Amino acid sequence: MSPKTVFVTGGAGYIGSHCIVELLQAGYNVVAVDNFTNSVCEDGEAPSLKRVEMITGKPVTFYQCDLLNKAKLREIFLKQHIDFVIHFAAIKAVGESMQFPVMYYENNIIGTIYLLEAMKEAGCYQLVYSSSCTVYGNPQYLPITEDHPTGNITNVYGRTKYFIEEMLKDVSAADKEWNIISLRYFNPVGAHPSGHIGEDPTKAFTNLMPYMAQVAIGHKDSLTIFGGDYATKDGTGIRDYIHVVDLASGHLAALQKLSNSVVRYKTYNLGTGQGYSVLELIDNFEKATKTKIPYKIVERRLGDIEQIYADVRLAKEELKWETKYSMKEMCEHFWKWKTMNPDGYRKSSIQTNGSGNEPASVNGFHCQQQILGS
Ligand SMILES: O=c1ccn([C@@H]2O[C@H](COP(=O)(O)OP(=O)(O)O[C@H]3O[C@H](CO)[C@H](O)[C@H](O)[C@H]3O)[C@@H](O)[C@H]2O)c(=O)[nH]1
Repeated sequence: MSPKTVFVTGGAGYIGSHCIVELLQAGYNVVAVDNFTNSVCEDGEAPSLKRVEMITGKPVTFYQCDLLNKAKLREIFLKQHIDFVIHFAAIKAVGESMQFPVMYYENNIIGTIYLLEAMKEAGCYQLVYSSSCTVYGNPQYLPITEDHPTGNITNVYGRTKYFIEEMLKDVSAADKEWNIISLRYFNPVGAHPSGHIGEDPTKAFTNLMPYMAQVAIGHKDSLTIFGGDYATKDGTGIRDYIHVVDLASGHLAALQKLSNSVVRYKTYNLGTGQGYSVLELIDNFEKATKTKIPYKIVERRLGDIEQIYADVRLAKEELKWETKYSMKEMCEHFWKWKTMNPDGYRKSSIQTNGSGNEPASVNGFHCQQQILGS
């Protein structure tokens, strides 16, 4: 059987690039698009994807394309034979979404609509959507199951995820050709164990682990903990942190499920099922990386929930998927990426780690950046 082709939106980003490694290693062909809104672009190419090619020894077909560019998207679908789509592309900063709601609704929702149209036109109906536990709002019970009520959300970014889930449900109800899985991510952290790819947003670092690593490496003086008075074991917020490679493997499990069965529309939590407080994360990070993270506790951050962690039984049972990386590995791998690449993907930042497994040939690899119409 010839290998299946997966179209990955937001492929140059943090989760997208890790997912592409897993896809290539599992034998899929990958066609990726990204508009570089929140990922590094060098000379029109994606350094993250060059590293993906280096890790896997396999090529990625890449287009710089915004999902709002309906004509280009359509052209790609007509040119490539796509079997599955994994849709990561979205803007995701909670604070920014409150300031620029129209930009968030346009980018996330209209972009998804154009994607669905291009898919339908090309006769591709198999979709894995990158959703978030944010759709649950403030949990009514824990651990949270997929049938927990959704929609009671306090920020615009979260509402875009929720509205898209609702839209996908409607689309699949209206036309039985569609086979769609929404994966609700908890808090992705860590990096590829090789240290060659990791998180390198072009927008400000606001998530906990990247910020902590900035402090550990000396780019920031101290960490600010938002709230020490929550009704949790130590007063700080609790989240379900999941290794990004485990998250990526969840997408392969979802593709498998789509290939083997008529799903129509289904949602799954992707987390570990275990909650860690901010102080526990700091403690684990310090131990795993032998660093010190000075911190100060301030007021709660507007819009933050107290605690959330997943019930992951459904994904285990139906997707046959389990996490395999520990909290220690999440911290170690993130730190390896950070110390090997203190300035992320920028060329000047490439460091060696003395392991003999350095990304020395990174700049020798070229994603097949596709120019349409040529
Ligand atoms: O500098 C920081 C950053 C975070 N935190 C705390 O660390 C925890 C995790 O915060 P993150 O910003 O890393 O992640 P969130 O849980 O706020 O947000 C994540 O989960 C959300 C769903 O709950 C959305 O999906 C969002 O996009 C995703 O980043 C929270 O208790 C937060 O208050 C700090 O104390 N200091």
